[in-house]
Amino acid sequence: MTKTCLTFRDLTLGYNSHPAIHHLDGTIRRGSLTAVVGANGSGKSTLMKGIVGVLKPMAGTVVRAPGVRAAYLPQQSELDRSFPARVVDLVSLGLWPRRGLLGRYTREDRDAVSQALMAVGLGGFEKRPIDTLSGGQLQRTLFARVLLQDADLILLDEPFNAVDTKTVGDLIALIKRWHGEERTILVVVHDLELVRQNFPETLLLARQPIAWGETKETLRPENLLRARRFHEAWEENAPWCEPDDHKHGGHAHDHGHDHHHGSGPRAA
Ligand SMILES: Nc1ncnc2c1ncn2[C@@H]1O[C@H](COP(=O)(O)OP(=O)(O)OP(=O)(O)O)[C@@H](O)[C@H]1O
Repeated sequence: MTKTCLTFRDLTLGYNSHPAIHHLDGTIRRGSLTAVVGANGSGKSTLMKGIVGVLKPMAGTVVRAPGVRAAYLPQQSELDRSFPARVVDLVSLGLWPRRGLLGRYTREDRDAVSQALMAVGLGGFEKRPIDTLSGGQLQRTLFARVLLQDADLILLDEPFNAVDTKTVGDLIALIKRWHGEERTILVVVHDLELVRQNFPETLLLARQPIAWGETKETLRPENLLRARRFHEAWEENAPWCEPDDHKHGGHAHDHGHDHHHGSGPRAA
């Protein structure tokens, strides 16, 4: 079995012909636990969407190893909470890869949902309408759905936003459990202290990879400073820069090596 879960090759992702993240080269190892960090608008959510396939690359590729099944938890702000659903309905969606959307749920499935809810500290919440949940309870519910999906690759976009310390601790414990099961996990995180304490590897983005590898190395002050400079220098409506970039030659990314090249932002 290949040791690589994901491969990025000169990946550019964006919207309406404007790149939001560009020139990502590198690999994500199977069984790795990686934090994705960067300023607001640095391309973290865009990368998650590109990996899961809801956003098609403008250029380059993102390749999943054969047979890798992904579970994706978008930012809470992207969820429509007004949808009239109960906790059990939301969590059961995690079973659809196995049951199909219209499949009937068995007694076993219902037990699995209850167990997943217990595992996230929401035992007995099955019938609660989702619009009555607190932010932390909703996040726990979504983690229960991920649990049921039993995916090889887990993508979590800002799962710790607006949740209290106890919930953060519980969710981190679940992530560590998944890591122990050798699933591959990428998590968008804003709290760098949380990253330092819990994530072995980090990808630092500022519309392009600034540093990527062991967390301690990646989060060195000089990398954080460079990320800030790159981010501030980015021209929001920059055109797609591939032709210009190719004039400047390759941009292979090696894990653990700082990497950048300044064809997108106005200054570096
Ligand atoms: N649907 C969209 N249409 C057009 N532009 C978008 C869209 N989604 C994101 N963008 C732009 O792409 C850039 C990267 O956004 P993205 O959401 O990936 O950043 P982020 O790092 O996840 O930010 P945050 O920390 O604020 O969530 C931003 O300039 C954003 O305005």
